[in-house]
Amino acid sequence: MDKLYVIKIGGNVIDDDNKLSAFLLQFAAIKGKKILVHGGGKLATRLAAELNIPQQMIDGRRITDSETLKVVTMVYAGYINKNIVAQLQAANCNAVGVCGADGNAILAHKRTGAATDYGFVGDIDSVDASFFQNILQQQDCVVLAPITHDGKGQLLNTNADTIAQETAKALSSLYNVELIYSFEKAGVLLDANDDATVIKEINPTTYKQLKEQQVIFAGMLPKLDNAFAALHSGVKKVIIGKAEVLQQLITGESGTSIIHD
Ligand SMILES: Nc1ncnc2c1ncn2[C@@H]1O[C@H](COP(=O)(O)OP(=O)(O)O)[C@@H](O)[C@H]1O
Ligand SMILES: CC(=O)N[C@@H](CCC(=O)OP(=O)(O)O)C(=O)O
Repeated sequence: MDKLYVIKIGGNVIDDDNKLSAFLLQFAAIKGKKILVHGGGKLATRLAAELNIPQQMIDGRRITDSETLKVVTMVYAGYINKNIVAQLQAANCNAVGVCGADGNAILAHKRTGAATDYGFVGDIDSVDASFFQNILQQQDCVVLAPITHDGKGQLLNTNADTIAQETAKALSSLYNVELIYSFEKAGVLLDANDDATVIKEINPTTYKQLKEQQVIFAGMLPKLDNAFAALHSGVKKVIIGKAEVLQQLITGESGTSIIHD
């Protein structure tokens, strides 16, 4: 089986033009097949504020009313996706930008039954692995925005870490998949504010302990839940680390490895 990198880029990196450009140059240089998953929550929040559309996040998920859905679709599947594609083209990486509605790539359903009404937030039902395989046979890479659809004409907003996990999982029947969560910190840290405290490896047992000690909190909790879900469903390698040193995450010199017990 060929190797496939599924790489998620964090919101704080996307929001910094210089960091994004530096990251994309490293990403473009990776040999072989690759999928870049992005969000862009920070820009969506800023634009919504300028448009006087109040925003609310609960457990890291954006409450997505119909006006917010328009904003996130324009920001993620529009500007951010196409800006990344254009920069990759400039770096000689022939990328194709899509969201989950394109080619029926990712089917989801509107989240129901939760105590909170999340609005137009999509929980994923299926990822069409052959859609991605077909593109990757022709092009170097796919850039994937976190907008899905329900097959009945409704767009839905889905967390980008979850999109990366589900896409990595679906493609692991066709490729040896390595999933990398890259963001602004050096990995999962013992002190969330100190890049010198990277935890080299986390397994389900140490994860539970670190959670209890509140060493891991906020956005890192769903990221690690996604990381373990991927590892337990066929993804070969899962790494969390700093976007600025993407090359070192690939070689294993940097970042946190997510491993089995
Ligand atoms: N132990 C930890 N190590 C690193 N980051 C942590 C830790 N615990 C909590 N965090 C927080 O998790 C955040 C990353 O989650 P999130 O903001 O959702 O990621 P992304 O940038 O990919 O969207 C970090 O910015 C940090 O504030
Ligand atoms: C449902 C939901 O919360 N969707 C996310 C999608 C973007 C995302 O995940 O972006 P980051 O990776 O930058 O956080 C949101 O709108 O914020």
